[in-house]
Amino acid sequence: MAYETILVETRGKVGIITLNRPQALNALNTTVMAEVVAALQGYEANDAVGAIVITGSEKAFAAGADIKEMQSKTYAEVFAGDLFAEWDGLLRIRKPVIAAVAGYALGGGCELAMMCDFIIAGENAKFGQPEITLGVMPGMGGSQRLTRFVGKSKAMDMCLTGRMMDAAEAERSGLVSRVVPVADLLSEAIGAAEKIANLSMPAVMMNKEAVNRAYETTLAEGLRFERRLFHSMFALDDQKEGMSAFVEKRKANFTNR
Ligand SMILES: CC(C)(O)CC(=O)SCCNC(=O)CCNC(=O)[C@H](O)C(C)(C)COP(=O)(O)OP(=O)(O)OC[C@H]1O[C@@H](n2cnc3c(N)ncnc32)[C@H](O)[C@@H]1OP(=O)(O)O
Repeated sequence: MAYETILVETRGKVGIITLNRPQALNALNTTVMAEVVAALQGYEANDAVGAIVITGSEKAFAAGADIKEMQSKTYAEVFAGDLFAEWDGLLRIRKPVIAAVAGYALGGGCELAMMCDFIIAGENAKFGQPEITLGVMPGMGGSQRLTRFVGKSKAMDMCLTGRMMDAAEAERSGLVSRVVPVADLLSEAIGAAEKIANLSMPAVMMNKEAVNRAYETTLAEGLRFERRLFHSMFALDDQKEGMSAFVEKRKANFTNR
């Protein structure tokens, strides 16, 4: 499939989606949204791919939703068209998705990164929800996800002042899982994705589902869900293989069954 605003390549078992609108700092317009979701769905359906990386350029992961595209829209249009609902397609991807963020991840860019399963940041990354400076507020999940990641105080600070958080603060605050030199960002993210892609895919998906459930339910329900998923893993060949490989001091050969 030919894409206009993203580059898509597969390295081994890793799918890589690169946002590619350099002239607009990868601002997320309708085409980007449709293409990223379509590329993710393609990887989801491709048994040869076990994990996906979404990245941008050294200057910008994405500087937000496309302000020029949104500027003249009416309330009736954004409401009837359910503006940004298409991004929910990302949340239905069951394979792990890693955001590799260098440069600006602002507004929708920060929100897109937070929709991924985890974020690896380059040392120059800058995260922010500056929508308040445009007279609006986050609309792709920022007020909810950022608050869960960094807590109320920092989320309020960022949403109300529009200030940016650098990579070191983002790591301290729990927004990103690791910070690496910009030159190593993509290889670090691909390395993490490769590691995951070589594990048992059903076990990977169940781990992802269980961690995500922690954001949607009570502790008691989440613990019950985890226990039941854990029990169900004993129906997998991969559980037998993983544990046998440990006992026999050899590398596991998972078959995703
Ligand atoms: C999804 C929601 C609902 O949550 C809403 C949003 O995401 S709203 C958008 C939030 N993001 C922002 O407000 C950031 C806007 N951009 C900037 O503040 C600056 O561009 C910058 C600080 C990221 C970088 O500044 P600088 O290096 O000086 O580059 P610029 O000359 O400003 O930008 C280069 C080029 O890109 C265009 N651009 C940048 N961001 C966007 C955007 N979000 N939408 C559309 N276009 C964007 C900018 O206009 C420049 O293009 P030209 O005008 O020169 O053609």
